[in-house]
Amino acid sequence: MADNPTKGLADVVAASTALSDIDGKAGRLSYRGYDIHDLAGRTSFEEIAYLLQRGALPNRAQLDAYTAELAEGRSLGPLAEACLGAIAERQEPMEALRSLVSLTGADDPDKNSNAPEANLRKAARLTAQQPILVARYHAARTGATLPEIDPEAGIAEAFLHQITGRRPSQREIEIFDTCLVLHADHTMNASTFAARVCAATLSDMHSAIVAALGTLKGPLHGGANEQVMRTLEAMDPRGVARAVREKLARGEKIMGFGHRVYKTEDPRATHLRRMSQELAEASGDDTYFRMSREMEEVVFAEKGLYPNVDFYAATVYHYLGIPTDLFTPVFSISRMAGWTAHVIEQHADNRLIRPDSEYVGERDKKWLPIDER
Ligand SMILES: CC(=O)SCCNC(=O)CCNC(=O)[C@H](O)C(C)(C)COP(=O)(O)OP(=O)(O)OC[C@H]1O[C@@H](n2cnc3c(N)ncnc32)[C@H](O)[C@@H]1OP(=O)(O)O
Ligand SMILES: O=C([O-])CC(=O)C(=O)O
Repeated sequence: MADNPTKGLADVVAASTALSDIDGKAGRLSYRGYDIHDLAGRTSFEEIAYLLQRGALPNRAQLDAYTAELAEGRSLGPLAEACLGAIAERQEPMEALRSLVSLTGADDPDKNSNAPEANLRKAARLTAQQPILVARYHAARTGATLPEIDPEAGIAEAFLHQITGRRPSQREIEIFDTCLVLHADHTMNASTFAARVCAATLSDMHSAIVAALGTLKGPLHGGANEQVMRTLEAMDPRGVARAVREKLARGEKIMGFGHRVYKTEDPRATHLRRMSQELAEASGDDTYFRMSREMEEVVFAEKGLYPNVDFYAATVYHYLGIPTDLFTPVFSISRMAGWTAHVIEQHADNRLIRPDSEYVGERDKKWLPIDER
């Protein structure tokens, strides 16, 4: 039977959005009309979260007020606090985040409201809490004591400090902040779509984010960044080309390559490649960067595929000292800005999302009583 031409909803317009736009042929991405190349390295993640959730880039006073709101919104609430230790013992990072975000919802002061003002406050709290959840989870499973957050530190600096236990350099903070900016929103990607489907039933923001987290986890989506690092770690640095060709010959996918929308280089990968190279050179051991370059050349020569956002993000996070199994959680810290903005947008102009399906099963079967089957 021929595949349904819309299998995987390829090219189907499932929502209208003013948040981000992609030109897949030209390799362009913009957030609310700003080209990603103009934003990356120039705007902080907090400014981008504000832009997505509140509609415009903030001026200084607006950013100060938003930053204060984020600082106030960091506390997790008694239920998440009570369960954190047990969750860290029993659940993998993305599963733990799914549980913990659900639990923070129980103590959210706006939990019973989808009103626009309540959604804005919840969006800020979820954005502030996500890096704390990742850091607290990591500390709980390793037994580490988290350093106090410097009140002047932004999300990028505070997170790197808490995860690595050392004060990051100014350049490391800038690079990680740029990573957060680059991952913040991406039109109707699978996790954002999941969030919007949930929100469109008029369910609440925390439920939509739990749906998004479960969807980001998979290796065909956000989970690919962890798999890229695992692939690099498992390869002999002198046998990269052969290993890639063997994988392809076995019909395996190479994680971090290919994209549903980009038919050319993902503009985010351009920045991430550059930052990976810079960190690799500064580290004194650029093996993983050189291996990545070789993988890129072989995959392009064999399949004509370009790296996606997850490919060079992996080595950037590695060189920044982030544990490999926290790469996808780091993606969620950034994408929280986009997911919450999409929930706000969905609730503001809602219609239930309910596509059709093509029935391919049997018809007109005769029912038999159980003992005759
Ligand atoms: C943040 C993000 O979500 S970015 C994406 C992260 N995911 C990955 O990196 C996982 C690897 N990549 C992939 O699996 C895919 O490229 C996806 C999921 C990103 C896009 O999927 P789709 O648009 O459905 O493309 P699909 O999987 O149908 O691939 C089309 C063809 O290219 C091949 N292909 C696509 N990606 C890859 C890859 N990474 N390695 C090898 N072959 C690939 C497929 O095997 C298929 O070949 P065929 O037509 O001979 O069967
Ligand atoms: O858009 C997609 O399908 C996947 C992606 O790159 C993202 O979510 O950032």
